[in-house]
Amino acid sequence: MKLIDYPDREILAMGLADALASSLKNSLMVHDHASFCVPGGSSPGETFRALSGARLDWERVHVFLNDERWVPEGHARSNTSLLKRTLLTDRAAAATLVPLVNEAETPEDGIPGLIDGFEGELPISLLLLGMGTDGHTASLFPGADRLAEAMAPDAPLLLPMRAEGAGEPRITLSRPALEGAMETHVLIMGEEKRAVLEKARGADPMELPIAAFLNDATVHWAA
Ligand SMILES: O=C1O[C@H](COP(=O)(O)O)[C@@H](O)[C@H](O)[C@H]1O
Repeated sequence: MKLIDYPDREILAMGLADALASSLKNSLMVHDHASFCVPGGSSPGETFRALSGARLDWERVHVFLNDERWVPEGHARSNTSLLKRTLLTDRAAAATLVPLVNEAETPEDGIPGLIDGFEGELPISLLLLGMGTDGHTASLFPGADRLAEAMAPDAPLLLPMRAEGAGEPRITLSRPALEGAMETHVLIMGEEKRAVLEKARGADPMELPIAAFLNDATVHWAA
């Protein structure tokens, strides 16, 4: 794991956006398109805004979320809405969004209608993960109902997930789908998450799921 400490959150957002833009450009030099898998939640907004103005061939970038809360688009907790507001604007409006939610009642009912959209998207070219203070990443929550299934080497690409700390039902990419990414970055902010990160190094991913992704990752942190 490589850890980059930034003096503040604004500089982190700019530095991480630069790193992501360079990685996408490199990927587009050798591939027809780049699959860019991103987190939702409260942390990535500023980075997304900084990245949305990057000069790169966004028409060849396919963007999808690590996970989604099963709420309608426009809901205050919708990761898709966050993405549309903050990343898929400016130059990045030309990117293609691969949906991770639809109008089905539950994630179980919705997955069959979403899975085809992911054809040709693996391996992920560039993965950005977030992390909660409980060590969850994507919607791989400690204690979640289908965590063992999602962490297994033969896990399907997409799974429904329910957990006490998750609020609403979720849909998430599985560990093998995320772990196969060509390049992985993790965005965390605040002292509490820094302490969780230290605890997660070498920890059991069933206890702290972020641990599964740290070995080859670059972690970007600011207080
Ligand atoms: O619920 C979620 O949480 C994590 C972490 O979010 P944050 O608000 O603590 O930054 C996020 O990575 C994930 O995509 C999201 O659905």
